[in-house]
Amino acid sequence: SHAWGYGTQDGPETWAESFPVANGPRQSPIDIVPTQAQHDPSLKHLKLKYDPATAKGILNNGHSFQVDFTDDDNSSTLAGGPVTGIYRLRQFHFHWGSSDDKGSEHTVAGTKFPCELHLVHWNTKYPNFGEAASKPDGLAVVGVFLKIGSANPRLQKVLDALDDIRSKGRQTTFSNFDPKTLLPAALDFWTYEGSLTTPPLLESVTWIVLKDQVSVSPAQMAKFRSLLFTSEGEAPSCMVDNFRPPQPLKGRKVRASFK
Ligand SMILES: NS(=O)(=O)c1ccc(C(=O)NCc2cc(F)ccc2F)cc1
Ligand SMILES: [Zn+2]
Repeated sequence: SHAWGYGTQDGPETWAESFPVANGPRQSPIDIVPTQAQHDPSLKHLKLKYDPATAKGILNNGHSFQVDFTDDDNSSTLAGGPVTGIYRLRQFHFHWGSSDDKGSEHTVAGTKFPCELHLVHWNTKYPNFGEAASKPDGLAVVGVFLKIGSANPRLQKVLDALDDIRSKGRQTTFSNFDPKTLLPAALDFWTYEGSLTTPPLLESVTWIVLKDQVSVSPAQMAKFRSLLFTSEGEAPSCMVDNFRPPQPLKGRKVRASFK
């Protein structure tokens, strides 16, 4: 079975055994080097339209936790930026560290952030997420860095729900939430062609990584770290360090939407 994780026996260094695309030409995450990113004036501004009513539930999937959205119509979408057409929001989730000096997947000139938010969208030219996930232009993920600072009130509703989904497989309803509230004021971004950062590591993601960060407090980070990778009844293992390290650029260009 494709049991993968973030430990020594099943972590990122082992994934290529079951998922050879792990050594492919457009793997994610990457280290973003701002001085080497090319400003592309043809990039449009990001158009994010999220309807809070599409928020459905929150789930501990054993690798992270995700907030799922109903994606059977164009109520919550991404357009503009580097993409053509309309992409539907499916879920958002996070990656974080066991301490504040690591946790993000993308890095900026080698700098790691304690946490990174991913908002996952799929191209509506395909019939559903699963189909889109196997196409080179199938997915668009917006990445947002969180940095240690004052408590972020916009995170609180999400963090308060974590008590109900402590173990792998636990889920609960999560309604009336606008993920736009989690984003920084400015939507300046870097963009490049990449992949899912977890198995199956499919090379179908247009990455849109925001330049500006949002804050998270140490106490709020402790809430993330209170989750478990393990199911109820198993020996508990704290859900921390659920990030893949940066992968080789292999000649890819990173473009910037800003000067
Ligand atoms: N960290 S990330 O933003 O890059 C990321 C986003 C989504 C997924 C995902 O949906 N996995 C399950 C999954 C993948 C498929 F390719 C098809 C179905 C499916 F459920 C994995 C990683
Ligand atoms: Zn992710």
